[in-house]
Amino acid sequence: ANFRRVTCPDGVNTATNAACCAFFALRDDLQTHLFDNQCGEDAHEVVRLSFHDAIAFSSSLKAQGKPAGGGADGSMLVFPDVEPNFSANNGISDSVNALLPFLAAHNTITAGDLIQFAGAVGISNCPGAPRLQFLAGRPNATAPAPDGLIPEPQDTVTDILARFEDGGGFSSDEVVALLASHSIARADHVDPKFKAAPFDSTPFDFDTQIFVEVLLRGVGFPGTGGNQGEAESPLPLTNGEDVGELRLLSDQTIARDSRTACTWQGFVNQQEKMASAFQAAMAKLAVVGQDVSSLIDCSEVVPIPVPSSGKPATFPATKTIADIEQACANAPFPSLASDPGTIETLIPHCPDGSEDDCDSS
Ligand code: HEM
Ligand SMILES: [Ca+2]
Ligand SMILES: [Mn+2]
Repeated sequence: ANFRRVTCPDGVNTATNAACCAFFALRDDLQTHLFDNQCGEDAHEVVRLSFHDAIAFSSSLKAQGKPAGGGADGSMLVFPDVEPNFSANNGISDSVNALLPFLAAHNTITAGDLIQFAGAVGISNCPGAPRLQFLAGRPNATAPAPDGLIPEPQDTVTDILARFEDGGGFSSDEVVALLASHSIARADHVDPKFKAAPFDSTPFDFDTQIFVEVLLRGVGFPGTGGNQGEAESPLPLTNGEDVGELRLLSDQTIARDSRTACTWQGFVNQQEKMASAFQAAMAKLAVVGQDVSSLIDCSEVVPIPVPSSGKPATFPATKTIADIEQACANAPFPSLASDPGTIETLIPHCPDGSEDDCDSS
């Protein structure tokens, strides 16, 4: 092994491989000019983009010699007028348009590398997130992916698990681990009347609240019912920009299905277990469709994530174990405290806890 580090052309950074050098400037540019060093809207949307670019690959279509998508190949950025217009990608053009100037400014970096690297940098701003692996060297996409490869919240659990298996050989446990991403997520398009409807009460923390709150009995919608792919949530209270919790139908069904319920419950209040399972599944997702043997490990350029607050998982104010819809047949729901208060708490719209007009969609 060669342990010598190369000095990068920037004269400041050193790297294990010269191929990693270009990512230092990209990292700093993204942190300063896109993410603002925060786990805010732009970080969330780029993490979603890293999923939608990567999962758009089908081993079964490939075996039939049909267009199969290239996985984590940057096709979203190379063909920005194709995949982003598929209905399952509704809203993804925000992150595509946010990243295109970085692709132009850092033109030695490929589109596929940019998307996966930006996801890893963005999520590092979320307290409690793991440091994601980043491998560099994805060739540029040569064709857009076909439509129909992105899972949708109205899909059955059987169809969702099959799509992940066909997309990247993901197990049902890995699918549940990947859904930890919904701990830092808000929907802009599920209820057309709301922007940034959060999936858990802590959308700026990568914590296990999503695994608690999706198991609480739904009591209402932040807006009105009847939206495709939405289920009733336990915390629908909305006040202006502070939109109530929105539950995806797929999160609800996966949390309760016998194939996935115990893995789901097993992440409740298990921050380290959840973060390391997510880290491992994301390493797999980031190279779907790619030849891993030709990629170079540049994980050292990914920032060390902001540490978790250390706050244990809780039942939100007004909720207790009595509100849990127990679905795992072989283990009791963990014992958690309830947050104090006799009224339902609003979920803040901005990472700093304010209701001010931070970038919201
Ligand atoms: C069962 C599979 C999944 C389904 C059906 C699903 C569906 C959705 C939907 C409908 C939204 C809301 C989009 C909007 O209206 O703005 C969303 C948001 C999001 N998803 Fe997923 N998702 C799945 C898996 C994943 C995975 C595997 C990841 C990443 C590893 C991910 C990351 C995100 C993020 C970060 C957001 C929030 C984006 C934002 O705040 O703007 N999702 N997802
Ligand atoms: Ca959260
Ligand atoms: Mn959004």
